[in-house]
Amino acid sequence: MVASLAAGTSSVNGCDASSPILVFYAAALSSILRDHEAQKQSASERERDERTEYDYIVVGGGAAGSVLAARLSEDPATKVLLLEKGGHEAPEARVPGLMINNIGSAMSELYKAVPEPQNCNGTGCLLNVAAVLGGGSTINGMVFVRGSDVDFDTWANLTGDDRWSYRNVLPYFKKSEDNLDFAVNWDRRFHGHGGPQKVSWESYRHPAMTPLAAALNKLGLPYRRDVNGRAQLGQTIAQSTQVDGERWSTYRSYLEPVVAERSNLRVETFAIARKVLLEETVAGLQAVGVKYENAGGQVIEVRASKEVIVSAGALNSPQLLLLSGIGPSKHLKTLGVPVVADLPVGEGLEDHTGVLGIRYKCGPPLCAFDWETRQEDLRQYKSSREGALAATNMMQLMAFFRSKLAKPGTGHQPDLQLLFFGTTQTEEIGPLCLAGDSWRVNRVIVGVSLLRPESKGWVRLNASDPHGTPLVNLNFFGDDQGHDLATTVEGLRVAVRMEEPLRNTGLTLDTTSNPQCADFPMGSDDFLRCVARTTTTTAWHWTGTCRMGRDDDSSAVVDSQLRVRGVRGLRVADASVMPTIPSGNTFAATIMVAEVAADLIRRGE
Ligand SMILES: Cc1cc2nc3c(=O)[nH]c(=O)nc-3n(C[C@H](O)[C@H](O)[C@H](O)COP(=O)(O)OP(=O)(O)OC[C@H]3O[C@@H](n4cnc5c(N)ncnc54)[C@H](O)[C@@H]3O)c2cc1C
Repeated sequence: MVASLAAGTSSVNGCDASSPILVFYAAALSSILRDHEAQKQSASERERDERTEYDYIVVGGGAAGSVLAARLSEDPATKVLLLEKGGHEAPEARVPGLMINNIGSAMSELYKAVPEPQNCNGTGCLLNVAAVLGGGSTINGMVFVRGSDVDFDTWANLTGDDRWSYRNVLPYFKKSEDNLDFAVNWDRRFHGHGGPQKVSWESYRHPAMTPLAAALNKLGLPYRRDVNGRAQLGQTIAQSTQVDGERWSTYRSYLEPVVAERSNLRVETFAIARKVLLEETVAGLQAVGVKYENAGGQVIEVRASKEVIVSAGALNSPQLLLLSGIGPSKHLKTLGVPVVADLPVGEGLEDHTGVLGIRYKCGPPLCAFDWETRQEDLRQYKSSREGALAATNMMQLMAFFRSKLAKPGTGHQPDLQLLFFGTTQTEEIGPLCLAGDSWRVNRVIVGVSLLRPESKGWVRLNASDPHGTPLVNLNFFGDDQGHDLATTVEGLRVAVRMEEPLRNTGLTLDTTSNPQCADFPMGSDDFLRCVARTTTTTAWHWTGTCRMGRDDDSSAVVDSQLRVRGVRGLRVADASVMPTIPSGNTFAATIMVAEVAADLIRRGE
């Protein structure tokens, strides 16, 4: 949900990444993060070691791909190649308070979804797609929420494979985790300590979080310390994939510590996979390698003696399969791509429909955004990695609850999430261009994320440029019954109801903030529907485009062991295989999927 926020902010200000103030911050922070540059160089050395045949080729070094490359190369006898479209993270990506600046940076690509009248103000949602080692985990909001146990039991039902039940995926969540907060990690039934992925609470709490949390409490959403433990409903301060004020992407957590010392692992950056190489063998169709374009523009073919694993994310994994002739035959034929396997690749896209809903004004002392305060933030972060720059604003605060429309029989699975985003309305603070300095703000947006959407979209090749940005139809609020819009309106109603308990706290409802909806009485159903339709945003939680399922499930692309149906030696392992979207932010579940996949592959299953 954050990128549209950033886009909205900068359009108000006319500020861009070359703003002198942003350049100043970036330079100051880069100088204190020089150690990371040294590590980067040693990683690059590894990249010079070139072969043309490997046991495994992993396409995409994102959240899942970094985990897979690290786990598969643990065996020194196994040769692994990781191909990543982007490069290494920028040093400032590690600074939580600069998270918004990742969006629109060289670490991501901007896609525009197909415009639809019922969402995103009719203009097509903007999607920032990671293109960097660590993928989404390098640029995301770092919120670490696994989802509900009901989600994974549903996966087991849908796939007919109990390995995806909550009971059986929990050990993989724990295996991946290095949970550093004793108040949570003491409970070893739910948490791991010593795994690669660092997780802890941000050290800084934005002052506005205190009245917001009290208001949620008064509205019947009590505090829950650990939403990744026994139960999820309630408000929480979520843990984050950072420690001591620095982000830990999956690349940094899993791969960076080992890449220099493993001669059996090669990480090639700025390498764009164009096609999975397939051959007809006596045993059937077999993936034998990958054709890719390297940083110099050369087209290279590499062979995989065992498997090709596609981990290019839920928008690009389907693109690569489609380019390889694996997909719906009707779609491929219209593009003139020879069909090798007729599968519903790209269908069933799910995301948490986001709405950047109701705004509250936030003045001093809760929200200070003057130049001196910012300078002090910078000094503090440089000296101790603490203070406002050590936090993603107030994004750790959130609430999970069930609406009146929640599906019966789904127990304690939430269908709505409330989130809080700070933003800056700069006409109030003068000509100084402060956009993008997202850790100091004067507005709080109470946003809604629809956790159990009925509407599904799709990803397809763009006929005019199949290798370019794929076509993405999010289909937000596109379900026939209107369930998604009605549920979202329920969430927005809670955001409006917060006005009463927030009175006299320094947070006041900004009645001017949704001018497109000014024809409707503030807070009415018509007003809230209008807010939902005009401030819609992706939550960046794309899943389900290569979903797993039973052998007789015509919507499944991969089986429950993540093997592409009808093609030997080819798996998909990333967020795209999820058969339904988890009821929480999707990164933790993606790591779990990659851990399960690595085990399956290593056991030869
Ligand atoms: C802005 C943003 C904010 C988010 N905030 C949160 C959050 O706070 N908490 C949370 O839980 N989740 C969050 N998410 C979602 C989370 O990051 C994703 O669910 C997760 O990263 C998905 O992992 P993946 O491995 O499927 O894909 P990715 O992490 O996107 O990795 C795919 C990788 O494949 C590479 N690639 C693509 N095509 C090719 C190709 N042809 N050849 C080679 N490489 C290729 C890409 O460069 C990328 O590195 C956010 C995502 C974004 C983008």
